[in-house]
Amino acid sequence: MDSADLCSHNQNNATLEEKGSFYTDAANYWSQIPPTVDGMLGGYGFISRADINGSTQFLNHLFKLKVPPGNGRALDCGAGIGRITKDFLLHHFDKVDLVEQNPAFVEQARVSLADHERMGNFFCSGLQDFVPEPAAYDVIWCQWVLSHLTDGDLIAFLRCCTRGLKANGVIVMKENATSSGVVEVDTTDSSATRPLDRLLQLVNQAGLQRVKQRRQENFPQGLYPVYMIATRPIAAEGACP
Ligand SMILES: C[S@@+](CC[C@H](N)C(=O)[O-])C[C@H]1O[C@@H](n2cnc3c(N)ncnc32)[C@H](O)[C@@H]1O
Repeated sequence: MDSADLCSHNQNNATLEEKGSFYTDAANYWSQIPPTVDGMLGGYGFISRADINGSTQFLNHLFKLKVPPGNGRALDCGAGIGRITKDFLLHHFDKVDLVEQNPAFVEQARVSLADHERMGNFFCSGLQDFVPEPAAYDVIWCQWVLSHLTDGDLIAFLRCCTRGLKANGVIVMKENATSSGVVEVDTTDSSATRPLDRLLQLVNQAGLQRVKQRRQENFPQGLYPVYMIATRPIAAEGACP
């Protein structure tokens, strides 16, 4: 499904032009944003602590699963300046890689994470073009970025992530969800926020199943509800180009 299909769910019946413009518009938007925590969080930098606390609680639940993921290596997807890597993932994993499409954010992440021995690779790539190293990761963490992928590219990316998991690994999505029941398009940053059931449908189409879900607490009113969803492959197979 391409971005035009994805956007046909839009409340306002607006359509994005073509898939190419969906990604270049987002890249252009993010290229104007300062490489700061406030920039990453749309002016809501003050929620970062509550966000990290919620993620920490969620990860601790995952480590208590009957079959928990390991704590060897994690991948931070759509990492921005490395806020999550620095304040969260590096506290729990032996090695962390990150992937981010904006070169200026990757550069800022390199600078701010320069002293961290456990920091691994800094990949500069759109997730729609990125293929994680096979069987490499215990946890693949995707936060506030999947609304920038078309449905088709999201499914393909999740399939590639499945191949990137070690045994017992999990893919975690921490994303906004609409309350309206429909996809809501933001033409300013070229994103499309999905309702939770739509995201879960796509997860399922990617061959994944939900193993744990929590709603983020202690965020200010007026923001989209935010859900943390941990998923695992239903079966070992998954086509990845
Ligand atoms: C809202 S910020 C979140 C950054 C980080 N996940 C955090 O929570 O601090 C969204 C990030 O996604 C990146 N992004 C947007 N489209 C992307 C794409 N197609 N592939 C990879 N990253 C993308 C942006 O450059 C930006 O750094």
